Amino acid sequence: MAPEIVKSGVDSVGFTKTPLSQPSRAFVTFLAGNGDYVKGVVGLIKGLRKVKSAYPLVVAVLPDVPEDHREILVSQGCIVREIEPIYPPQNNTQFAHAYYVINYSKLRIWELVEYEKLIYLDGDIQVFKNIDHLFDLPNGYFYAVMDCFCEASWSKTPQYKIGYCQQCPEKVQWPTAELGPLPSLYFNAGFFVYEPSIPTYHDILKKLQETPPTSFAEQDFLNMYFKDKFKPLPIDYNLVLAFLWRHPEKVDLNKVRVVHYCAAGSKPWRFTGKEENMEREDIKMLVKMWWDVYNDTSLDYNPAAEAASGGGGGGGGGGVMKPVSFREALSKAGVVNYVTAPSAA
Ligand SMILES: O=c1ccn([C@@H]2O[C@H](COP(=O)(O)OP(=O)(O)O)[C@@H](O)[C@H]2O)c(=O)[nH]1
Ligand SMILES: OC[C@H]1O[C@H](O[C@@H]2[C@@H](O)[C@H](O)[C@@H](O)[C@H](O)[C@@H]2O)[C@H](O)[C@@H](O)[C@H]1O
Ligand SMILES: [Mn+2]
Repeated sequence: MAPEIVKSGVDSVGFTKTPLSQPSRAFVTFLAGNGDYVKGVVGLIKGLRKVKSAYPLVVAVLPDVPEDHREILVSQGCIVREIEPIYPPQNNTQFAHAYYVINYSKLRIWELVEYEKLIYLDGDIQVFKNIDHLFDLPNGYFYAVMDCFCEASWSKTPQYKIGYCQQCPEKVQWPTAELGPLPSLYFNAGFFVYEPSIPTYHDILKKLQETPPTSFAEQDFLNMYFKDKFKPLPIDYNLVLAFLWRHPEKVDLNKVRVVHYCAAGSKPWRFTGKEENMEREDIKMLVKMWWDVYNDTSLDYNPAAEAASGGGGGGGGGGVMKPVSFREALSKAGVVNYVTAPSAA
């Protein structure tokens, strides 16, 4: 059965400034190493500011992130929090990319309980339309966007070997006799809406040590862990770039809110245009859009301006805003067929 996806046609969520205190909410990303991903995070905070998000950006940094990179992030209004690395149990797994082993450290974000609700975004993501309304989705679920299995990075997986992708399940019949039951819906772990919790955090750490690592590292683990709570969001909330050539019929770039630069060669800050598909006009346009935000000095953090405007605007915001709730916003937008996706059993 095709997954019922949480419908959203909201172009912008009405805001009314009220003196009421708001549940503490924030965006959070993850930064490791002394390389160039820090540029991704600077682009992200400036993008959130450009779409006038009302919530700050927390950056969970590993100890190997140098002081000068941390200072850049603070100067851009980020909240920098150091986390300790997390390593999976020892075994000779071949990850799809060797560096994926550091991505398990992302799991520390379940410890950020000073916030009631968080949206996690990879550092190679850009937000081009406001997504604050996602914070109003019903609690108790794990919201993310379904991934695609068609890229070569999946070549070690059974689904890739038989040409199966959950985005087009009718294309190849899943061979239950040979491979067992159809796999549960699978999300991309570069973007998700979640609620931090210490009991969940401790249970994640415990279960992680009992789970043999697999190709997609913490993404595979999170899919296993949240299998029964995962509710799919439209791909507008996390456009994995490979969809442009793997599932173009599912992409309407006018509606896309969040772009995930995860295709090989697509990281804007190191873009050469030489890798496969990087010569595409839509890719070059999306990379230019990322650079336009990154280079826009009017989007640099300006504490005085933020204080004068009552906060908001991402990164150091935290202004007192009462967003219209997601359901209200949907009905305001005339989206009547709002259905909650069935839990991905
Ligand atoms: O050297 C690195 C590699 C990864 N990351 C962080 O880990 C996330 C996941 O890695 P990546 O986005 O490269 O994976 P992909 O989505 O491309 O598979 C990145 O977005 C960054 O937030 C990082 O900070 N430094
Ligand atoms: O550590 C595993 C990573 O797995 C995911 O990336 C994949 C996935 O998107 C595949 O579908 C693509 O084919 C591939 O290129 C891309 O790297 C997450 O984006 C990332 O945050 C992280 O969890
Ligand atoms: Mn990514």
